[in-house]
Amino acid sequence: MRFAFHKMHGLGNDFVVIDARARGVAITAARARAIADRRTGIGCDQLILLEPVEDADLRMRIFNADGGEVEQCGNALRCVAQLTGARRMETAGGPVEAEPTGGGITIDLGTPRFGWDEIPLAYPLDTAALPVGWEGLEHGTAINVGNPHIVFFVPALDAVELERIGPIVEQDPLFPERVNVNVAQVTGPAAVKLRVWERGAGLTRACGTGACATAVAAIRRGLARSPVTVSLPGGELQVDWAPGGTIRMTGPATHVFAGEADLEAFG
Ligand SMILES: N[C@@H](CCC[C@H](N)C(=O)O)C(=O)O
Repeated sequence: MRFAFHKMHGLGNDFVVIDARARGVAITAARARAIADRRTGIGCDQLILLEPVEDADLRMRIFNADGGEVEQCGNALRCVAQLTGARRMETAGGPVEAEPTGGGITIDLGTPRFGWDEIPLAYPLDTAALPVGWEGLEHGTAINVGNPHIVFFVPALDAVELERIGPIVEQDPLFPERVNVNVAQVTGPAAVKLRVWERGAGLTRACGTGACATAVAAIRRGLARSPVTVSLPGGELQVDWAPGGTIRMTGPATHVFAGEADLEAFG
């Protein structure tokens, strides 16, 4: 069976988007991994599968490059909203609203959930901040914005060996479902620099949900005021949030090319 796809990216966080609303495309973990492979597949950080749903314009399913299906992806939401014109999307992480704005596409991710109860843990922790650390990454903030994140604020972001420490935190037995690891430096009253080791994808040029979790953590801890400009290796995102409210993230969405491929080529 042949399937059509779109290659898109949000600040270099890249996606293969398959619109399966009219005709189903069977994606397994093994197939997602094969399609995402940058040498033998099409290549992407996440495979995005669009399916029909009753109460929204579409359902967006997200597969990390390692094949794991996860709940939320901020950059892909902007790409899909731009590609399809969808304004209300359903994900495993909850419903999302989207609208085109001056800065690209704005998505509303709903309200963040704070604390270690909101992240799948191997054993319960009842403290506000994580009582353990990993090689200088300490006092992490746990935030769920549809998917699970840990945010560490550090004085010098470039000094952190995220490629080495990221997988250690992501795969710590404390996190049975693993976790996205955000390391951030506050660079101004409303500015944060961020690098993300993504669960199931590794270092990416940008992570939309990571930017949201980090901005919210910074605002909540009084380290920055809203709207926060989050600078990632791939560019900037704006995140707007006030305590008790929903998170609004604005940034670009880029269509690179469209193509077709044989599903059987991927297992
Ligand atoms: N790139 C994404 C997040 C993708 C999912 C994440 N790796 C997870 O496992 O939760 C974004 O832009 O938010």
